[in-house]
Amino acid sequence: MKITRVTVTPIAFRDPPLLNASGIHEPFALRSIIEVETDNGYLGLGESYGDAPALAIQQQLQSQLIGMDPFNLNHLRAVVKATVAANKPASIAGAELAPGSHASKAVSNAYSAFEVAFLDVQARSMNLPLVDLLGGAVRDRVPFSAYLFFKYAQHADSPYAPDSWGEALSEEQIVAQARRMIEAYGFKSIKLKAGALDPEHEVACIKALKKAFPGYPLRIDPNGNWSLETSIRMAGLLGDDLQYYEDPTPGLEGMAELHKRTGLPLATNMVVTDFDEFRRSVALNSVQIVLADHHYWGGLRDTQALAKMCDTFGLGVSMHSNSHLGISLMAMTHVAAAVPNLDFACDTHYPWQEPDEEVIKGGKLPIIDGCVHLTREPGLGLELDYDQLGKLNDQFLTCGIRQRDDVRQMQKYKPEWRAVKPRY
Ligand SMILES: O=C([O-])[C@@H](O)[C@@H](O)[C@H](O)[C@@H](O)C(=O)[O-]
Ligand SMILES: [Mg+2]
Repeated sequence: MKITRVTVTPIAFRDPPLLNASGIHEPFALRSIIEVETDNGYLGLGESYGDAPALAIQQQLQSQLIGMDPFNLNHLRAVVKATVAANKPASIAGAELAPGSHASKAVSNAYSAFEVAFLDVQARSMNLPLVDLLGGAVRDRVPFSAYLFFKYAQHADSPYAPDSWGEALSEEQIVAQARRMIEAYGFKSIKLKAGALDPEHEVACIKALKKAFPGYPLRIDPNGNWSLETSIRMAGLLGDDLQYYEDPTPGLEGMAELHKRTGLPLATNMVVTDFDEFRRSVALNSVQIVLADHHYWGGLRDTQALAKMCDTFGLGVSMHSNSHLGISLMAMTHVAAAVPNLDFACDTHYPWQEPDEEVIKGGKLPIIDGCVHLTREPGLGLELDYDQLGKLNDQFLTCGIRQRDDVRQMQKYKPEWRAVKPRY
């Protein structure tokens, strides 16, 4: 089997005005959709970052993968490494919350983008679901968590009609957001994206969620926007309300000190983002749970390697998410189904994406009882809807955004806003 066509299509889809530690989401999120076709007619799919530097590498790789054997992943990795080395990708300002788009992750994120598509082709050629190439499913459905955000009712620049979720700034509005999300998707645990408003208010929202949803595991994620002192003070207020405390304070040392002082289980997708940071984190006992993400950990197989390392060192594993569509969700689902020690429901931004903006046939994937279900369809089990792909590619071409920048977007609401870390 030989690869005869590789196509990388950048897309943009509507994203609500969600608040975070850096600022606020722009009106459109960027992704890339990857197609890898073989001489015997198989088509594999992938989804990755659509920010300019990541996209430039992916587009450079398109022609270099022609003629390659989709089973030869070592060859793929070597070609990706050589291409990245020759291109020296620029760092992305303002993209700290999209860790996969850091220049230092260029090899692992470009490799991952194509590895998923190569594995999809491999599995389709054997008429097997992709998970079977990862050692087989240890579960037939993967649990995800309700992912709540503080948000404004509409974007500053109003490029389209406001989303249906409305404003969420108060305790009552956050509880209402959780209720709607849980009713629609059946989630069994709740994560609150924090680091955006006053920490005491964010903790009060956790208390309100605890009261409204007794027994639901709760997490708060300030994305490193709280100082060590603030994180310790908030830990005191939170008591044992949390399942885990996600990235409250910056740095491996800061997280280690926080764990020493509070004993709370700490999770991260910010201080452990590659195997070198993993090693240093183990030495310092910085975190107890690692949130994997195949997009920047180097694909599905390396995510399994990470999970194995977590098992070896007694750490918990779950998964991180940025704004994404169904191909990424299905890739996450296949790998999560093949990780025996997946200890917690994974994150997903998927409910925040609009129902008319999916690139796969059949529209948005269902989340039932909080889970994405695997099927026995070959590969990822997905087909592209080319009309939708064209529509979202047109949107990419006209939206004017080429690199995520939540700081710049917040300056449209608050001109004095600056990137400061930690802010509280
Ligand atoms: O999209 C956001 O605002 C999130 O803050 C995202 O960028 C983070 O990477 C992520 O969701 C997280 O768990 O830190
Ligand atoms: Mg996080």
